Amino acid sequence: MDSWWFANFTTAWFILAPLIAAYVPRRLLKSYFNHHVCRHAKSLVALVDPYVTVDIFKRFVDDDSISSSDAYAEVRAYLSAACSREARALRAESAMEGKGFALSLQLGQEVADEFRGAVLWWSSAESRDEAHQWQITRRCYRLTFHQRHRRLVVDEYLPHVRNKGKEALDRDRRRRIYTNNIITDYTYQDDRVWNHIDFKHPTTFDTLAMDAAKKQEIIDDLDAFRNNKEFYARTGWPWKRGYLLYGPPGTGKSTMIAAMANHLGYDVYDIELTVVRHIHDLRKLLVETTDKSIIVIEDIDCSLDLTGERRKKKTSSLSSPPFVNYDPDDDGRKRSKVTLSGVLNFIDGLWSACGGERIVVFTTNHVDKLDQALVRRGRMDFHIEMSYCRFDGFRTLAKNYLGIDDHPLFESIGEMLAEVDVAPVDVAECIMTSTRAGRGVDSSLQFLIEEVKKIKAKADAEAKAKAEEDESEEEEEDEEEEGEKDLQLQ
Ligand SMILES: Nc1ncnc2c1ncn2[C@@H]1O[C@H](COP(=O)(O)OP(=O)(O)OP(=O)(O)O)[C@@H](O)[C@H]1O
Ligand SMILES: [Mg+2]
Repeated sequence: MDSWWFANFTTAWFILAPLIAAYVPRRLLKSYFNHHVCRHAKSLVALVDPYVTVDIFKRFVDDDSISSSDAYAEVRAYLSAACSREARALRAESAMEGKGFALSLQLGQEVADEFRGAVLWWSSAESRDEAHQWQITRRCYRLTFHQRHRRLVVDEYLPHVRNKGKEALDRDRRRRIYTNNIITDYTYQDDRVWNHIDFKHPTTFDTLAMDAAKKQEIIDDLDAFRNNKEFYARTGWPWKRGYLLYGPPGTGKSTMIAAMANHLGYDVYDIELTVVRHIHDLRKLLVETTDKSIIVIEDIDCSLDLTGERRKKKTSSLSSPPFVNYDPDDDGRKRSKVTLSGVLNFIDGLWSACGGERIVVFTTNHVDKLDQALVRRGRMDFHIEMSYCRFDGFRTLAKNYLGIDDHPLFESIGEMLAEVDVAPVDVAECIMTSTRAGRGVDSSLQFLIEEVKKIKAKADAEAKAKAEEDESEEEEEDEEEEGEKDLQLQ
């Protein structure tokens, strides 16, 4: 009986198998195979090797760059402490001033970490990056863990690593000032769009000469911005704030930016608009900025109108020395196509919401020339007038340069400065000139009084000349009008 069944079954199978092969679509067979057979094979492999790996690749371009999404840098910062305890071959890079070295793993080295009772291993490796367009081999940090910790790692451990890494980066980072590179048609996807040097500007709000109440208002505003992360998250506003600094030359606009950066501990991105040729280049620049940064466009009125005089003059006291100034017309290349609407998008469009904690600062000497659309509240939230040196400002400068808080001559200098428009840079120059010449405090202040008198005399003479000119113009106009009337009467 058994053999009868066996014979029938084998015969049926021989008849059915070619029919199945012929009529059941290959795709269906393949998916059946993948689904059932491979799954069981994978379970078998998992029994033999139950460990899972995750590779976190290094950014392609710039070893040091810390972009807002640089997971590699965050992992490196996170592992720095563990490295110093365990690994045997380390790499040391200079950390923040006075903080020794930041340690990282040499290639092939491994350290263990523990999280909620689970042990995980980090190693420095090289691997093929399948996601990259050329699938190149890149350095990465490889995390290895038992598959039973998969959920713990994905849901809790990796976010924990990134948060701790971010905190460590913020704590240890050297602050930088960036200026934009020229982006040309030959700039490749991974070329750096920013150049940087360490930011070591000595100015603080204590050394900034301006009206004391106004200064305090600005400090409070900055603090409120920094401490109100929840407010911005709750209301859905991008966590950014715009400041417009305006005033005559030498009144401390660039100096104010340095004081802001030092107060908040932010990086500075100084955008030279005259070398930005297209609006998409501006977007690229913004995408490459980090959180906790001040994005600066100086002399905005002249930057948009590329024929402005100050384009030639532009040597920002914050960033000029290390970078070559590029004049788009020098070599006959195309002019910038950056428009007002482009800059407006840049400030408050989609792109400005691509990160958090950014301050945008525009400076100008001619606030009246600016388009109202550019400076309306919401774009430029806080308008700050940097004006001529009055008594408060003078006292700060006297403290900075002469180390004095009070002096019998202060009163008369205060009265003079209330009447004469002298830029802080001129007051600072006067005091520095006399201290360099070895004069004492008394004679330095006396020298300043003489200089202010000269400035006043010059200003008076100019005002008088202008009044006379206006008067004679009026007289000419009157005479012309009378002449025309006479002609009409004849
Ligand atoms: N308010 C100020 N407090 C302290 N120092 C100042 C102040 N204003 C000017 N100075 C001094 O004068 C120098 C030039 O000032 P700064 O470059 O900040 O002026 P600015 O307003 O940016 O001028 P510009 O409109 O020409 O760019 C500074 O390096 C600083 O030493
Ligand atoms: Mg300036």
